[in-house]
Amino acid sequence: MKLADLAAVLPVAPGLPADLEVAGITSDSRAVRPGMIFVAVPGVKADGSAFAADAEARGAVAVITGRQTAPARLAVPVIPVDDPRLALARIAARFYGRQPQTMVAVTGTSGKTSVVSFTRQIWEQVGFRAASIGTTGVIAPGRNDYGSLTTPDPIALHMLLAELAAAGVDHAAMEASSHGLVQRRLDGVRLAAGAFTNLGRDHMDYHPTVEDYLAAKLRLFDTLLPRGAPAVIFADDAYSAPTIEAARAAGLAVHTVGRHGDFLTLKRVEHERYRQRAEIEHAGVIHEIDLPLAGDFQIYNALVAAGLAIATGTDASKALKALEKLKGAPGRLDLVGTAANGAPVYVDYAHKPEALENVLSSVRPFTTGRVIVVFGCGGDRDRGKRPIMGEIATRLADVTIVTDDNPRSEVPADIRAAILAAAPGAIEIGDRHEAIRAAVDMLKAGDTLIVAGKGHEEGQTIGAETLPFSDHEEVRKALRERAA
Ligand SMILES: CC(=O)N[C@H]1[C@@H](OP(=O)(O)OP(=O)(O)OC[C@H]2O[C@@H](n3ccc(=O)[nH]c3=O)[C@H](O)[C@@H]2O)O[C@H](CO)[C@@H](O)[C@@H]1O[C@H](C)C(=O)N[C@@H](C)C(=O)N[C@H](CCC(=O)O)C(=O)O
Ligand SMILES: Nc1ncnc2c1ncn2[C@@H]1O[C@H](COP(=O)(O)OP(=O)(O)OP(=O)(O)O)[C@@H](O)[C@H]1O
Ligand SMILES: N[C@H](CCC[C@H](N)C(=O)O)C(=O)O
Ligand SMILES: [Mg+2]
Repeated sequence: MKLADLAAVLPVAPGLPADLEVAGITSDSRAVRPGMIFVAVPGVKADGSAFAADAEARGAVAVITGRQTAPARLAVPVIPVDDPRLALARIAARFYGRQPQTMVAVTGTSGKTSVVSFTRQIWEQVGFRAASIGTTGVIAPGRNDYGSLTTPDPIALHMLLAELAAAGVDHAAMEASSHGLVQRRLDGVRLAAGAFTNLGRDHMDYHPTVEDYLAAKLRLFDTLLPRGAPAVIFADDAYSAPTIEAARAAGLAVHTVGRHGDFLTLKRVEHERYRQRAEIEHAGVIHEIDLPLAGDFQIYNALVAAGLAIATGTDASKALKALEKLKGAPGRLDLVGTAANGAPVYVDYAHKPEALENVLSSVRPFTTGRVIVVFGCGGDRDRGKRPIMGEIATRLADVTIVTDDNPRSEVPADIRAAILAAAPGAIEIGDRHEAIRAAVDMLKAGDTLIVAGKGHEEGQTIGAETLPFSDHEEVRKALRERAA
């Protein structure tokens, strides 16, 4: 592609060689190959412009950088822009070109992975070629890649979208994390609709205040979605009102769902242990739906997903009927097995306060014995959530076992101590394998065990090393050993 073709999305200064051939784009100087453009973006640890000379030495043909941070003399053209991350997203979209025709993005503290998975499943059931992109990876016809970031960086993202479009994928649902929104990772995506699930405490290591965190989430509505596009908003959250207000102010078509929703209204719900029956009203018609998933919150996620499908053109009856065949996203209140006495063991990705609160409250009505929880908090992440989660666990569970969850560079015992400080009576077992085994061993008839925090993850990061570790595997092993 020629620089001129990319220039359409950039305020390129006159005098630049428009017919310059561009072989690729990167924001990491270490990945520059001859012929590529290097985009210097500001980071947490460094500013990319510090690596412009390195990029040039490796064969970059042009450098895009912030106006304030433009590097001193380079032989190759330097293109100063106001917002290098925005420029990166726009030129990546331009460079890779194609995207699935109907793209939707989901934001919120909890439920994003579940909603994008459900939306994909609804679309599949009505006959579209659909994909979901997020924390658990990319799922599309013939494709199931394990994920790393919740919202991929623009280059990886647009490469992926072009591949999906080339493979005939016409519908895709993606997660919009607050990091992704702040870092402009989605700014080149042609979005047909957006959705909001809820807002709780998360990433307080990255966002200075809750207002800042909310503002990041709201970028989806006030900046990214085109005027008139549908915004599907869960109506029963404490932050539904400001989200609705922001979406209205941006001229979006607001579609609310939930008990207070007017697009999809939850009239009644009856919970059973592994399923729930719901009455949902849409356009004056009541639909009775049998949702084959546990957890109060899953009906909310299902409503948001159905709302997205309907708002982007799927027939309402078909979309709601499709909810009856949904499978939960891996590691989200995932029933891994039961002890011989019938006590169920769930793996769940609750690693933030509201999620832990929800998951523990969800199983309580079906637990005649004790609710037992095993969890920890990640290292190098928000420290403030540790005592909050300790308090929630001991308030809502009968037995709390505090263990390790990706201590990363921190001292694991210090993380546990911060949780235990607010968790009187909790048991401390650092080794996660031992903790899961101890919990499985104590299961009596009527008990429920929740192993929280890692969900689908396949590793335990200790220091700089990630060792293979799966809560699913550990639970299965412990159940087998107990039965033997
Ligand atoms: C905290 C965070 O979001 N970091 C992102 C950020 O990296 P950074 O600020 O640390 O970058 P930096 O090290 O300061 O470097 C600045 C720039 O210089 C470049 N560089 C650096 C060194 C060098 O020799 N040459 C060079 O060019 C870097 O590639 C980078 O572009 O900018 C990078 C490039 O855009 C991102 O890839 C990176 O995401 C990292 C990988 C990450 O782990 N992010 C997590 C926290 C994240 O985004 N999580 C969310 C939410 C998860 C959830 O809620 O579930 C997600 O969407 O996954
Ligand atoms: N609508 C919801 N309301 C509250 N809690 C939820 C909701 N949906 C899911 N959860 C809880 O949050 C956990 C994570 O769910 P999910 O992966 O769908 O959310 P997410 O927003 O993608 O989270 P992350 O940002 O961590 O990837 C679940 O395992 C469950 O404990
Ligand atoms: N995307 C989140 C996931 C956290 C999951 C939990 N297992 C942990 O390691 O803290 C993060 O990296 O902060
Ligand atoms: Mg997710």
